Amino acid sequence: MIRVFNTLTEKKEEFKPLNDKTVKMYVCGPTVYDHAHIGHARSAIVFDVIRRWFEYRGYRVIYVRNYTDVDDKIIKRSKEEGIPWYEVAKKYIESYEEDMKALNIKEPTYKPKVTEHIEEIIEMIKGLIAKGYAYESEGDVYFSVEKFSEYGKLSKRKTEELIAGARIEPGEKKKNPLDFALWKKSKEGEPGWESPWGIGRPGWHIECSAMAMKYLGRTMDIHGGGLDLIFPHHENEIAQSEAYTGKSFVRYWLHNGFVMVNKEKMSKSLGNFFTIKDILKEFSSDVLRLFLLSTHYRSPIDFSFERLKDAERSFGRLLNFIESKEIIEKLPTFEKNSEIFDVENYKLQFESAMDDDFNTARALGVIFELVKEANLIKDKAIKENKISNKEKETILKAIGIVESYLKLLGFKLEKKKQEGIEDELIKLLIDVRSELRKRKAFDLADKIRDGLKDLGIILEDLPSGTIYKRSN
Ligand SMILES: Nc1ncnc2c1ncn2[C@@H]1O[C@H](COP(=O)(O)OP(=O)(O)OP(=O)(O)O)[C@@H](O)[C@H]1O
Ligand SMILES: [Zn+2]
Repeated sequence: MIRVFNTLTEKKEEFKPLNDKTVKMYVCGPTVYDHAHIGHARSAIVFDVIRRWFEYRGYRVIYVRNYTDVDDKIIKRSKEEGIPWYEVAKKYIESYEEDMKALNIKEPTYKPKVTEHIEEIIEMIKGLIAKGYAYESEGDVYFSVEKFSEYGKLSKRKTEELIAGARIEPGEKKKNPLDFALWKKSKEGEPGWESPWGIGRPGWHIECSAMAMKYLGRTMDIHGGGLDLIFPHHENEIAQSEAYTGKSFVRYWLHNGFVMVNKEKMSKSLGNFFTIKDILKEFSSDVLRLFLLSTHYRSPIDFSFERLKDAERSFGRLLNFIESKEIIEKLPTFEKNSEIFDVENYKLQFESAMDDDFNTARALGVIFELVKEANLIKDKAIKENKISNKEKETILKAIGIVESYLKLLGFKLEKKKQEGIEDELIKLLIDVRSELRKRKAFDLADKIRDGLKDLGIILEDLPSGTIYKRSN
C-alpha cells in the first residue's frame, strides 16, 4: 500500500487510483525563458522517482509534463535577446530536454506545449463564460472567483482575507480584484491567436487545466509541482476545472519543497541560482540525484557545494561497494555456518520507506546501512583472503539489491569516465610489478603499488592474480 501526503487534505492517505492499476499524473513543467536551475532539477527528479515507484509497484503511469511556451517572461526575454518569442521558447525547450536527458529523467508519456493547445483552451473558456463563471472585458476574459464557492480549499486561504490584500493592477479590466485572467488581449507585437474575444493569448492557469484534462480526462489521480504553485496557480486550476466539469479535478495534490540558498528559494528572479548545466560540469548526475533525494521531497534543501561534495563521497562508497563484486567472486571460499545479517530485512525497510510518501531519505539511509554492514564482512574477507560460502552469498545478494534499488531510483551507476589507454597502462604496471616480486625486487614492486595508490588506484593481491579498483 502506497501512502501519499495530499496537500488538499493535509494528510497522508492511502493511494487508490481512479482506475485499477493506472496512475494518471500531471506535473507543471517549466516556463521556457532561461536554462533550468537546481530547483527545477529537484521538481523533475522528485516526480520522476514517484513515477518510477508507482511503476515498480505494478501501475501503468500516464505522465504528462507541459511546456509553458508563451508567457510574459518569454516575451520580455525575446526583447532582451533580440530574437522572436517562439525562438526563445524553442531554444530553452531544447536546453531543458538536454538537461532532462543528462539527469536520467524518464520520458513523460505526453509533453504538451501551450501553443499547440490554443483550441482546447478557447473551448474551455467559452464553456466557462456560458456557465456564468467567466466574463469578457475589453478583449480580456476573467474567471469570477466569487462564483466558485470552494475557492481557497487547496491553499487554505479565505476569500475575505484575500480580498483585503488584493488590488487591480493598472491595465487590468476585471470587476473584482481576485478574478484572474483566462485570456489576455495581445498588445502590438505580442504573440496572439484569433478567438471569439479578438486576438489574444491564454492566461497561465487555464493552460494547465486544458492540457491536463485533454490527456488525462476530467479527473486525474495526481497533480504535482513545487510548493510555490499551490497559490495561486493550482488553486485557480481547481476553480476553473471544477467549475467547467462539475467534477472533482484532482484526487491527490503533491508538492515538492524548495531548493534554498542562504534561506531563500533558489530562483531566477533572485539571481541566486546555479543551472543544471553548471553543476553537471563538476558533478555527475548521480551525485546531484543523491544530493536531492537525501532529503524528503516535501522538506526544503539547503544548497551548497560542500553538501554536494559530501554527496559525491557518499556516492563513491556506493559505487565501490557495487564494484567489489568482482573481488568477492574471486575470493577462495570455505564452509561455515556463521550468523549473518538478514538482507531481506533491508529490502522490507527500503520498500516500506518508499511506500510511505516516497521517503527517499529513509530509503537511501537503509541502503547506506546495508552497505556498512556488508562492508564489515567484505573487508575482513579481503584481508584474510577467504570468505565463507554463506558470507559470499549474502554479500553478493546485498550488492545486487543495492544496485537494483539505486537503478530503480533513477541512478545511472556509470563508472567514472576512464581515459583511453589508462586501464591498459595500469594492467601493464601490474604485470611488471608481479614480475618484480618474482625476482624479489620488493622495493620496486612496492613503489608501483604506492604510486598507484596515490593516484587513487588500489591493488588487491588475490591468489588468482592482482586486481585493482578505484578509491573514489
Ligand atoms: N527553488 C526551487 N526549488 C524547488 N522547486 C522549484 C524551485 N524553483 C522552481 N521550482 C519548480 O520547478 C517547476 C518549474 O517552474 P517554473 O518554470 O514555473 O519556474 P519559475 O517560477 O520560472 O522559476 P523561478 O522560480 O526560478 O523564477 C515548478 O514546479 C516550480 O515549483
Ligand atoms: Zn501548471
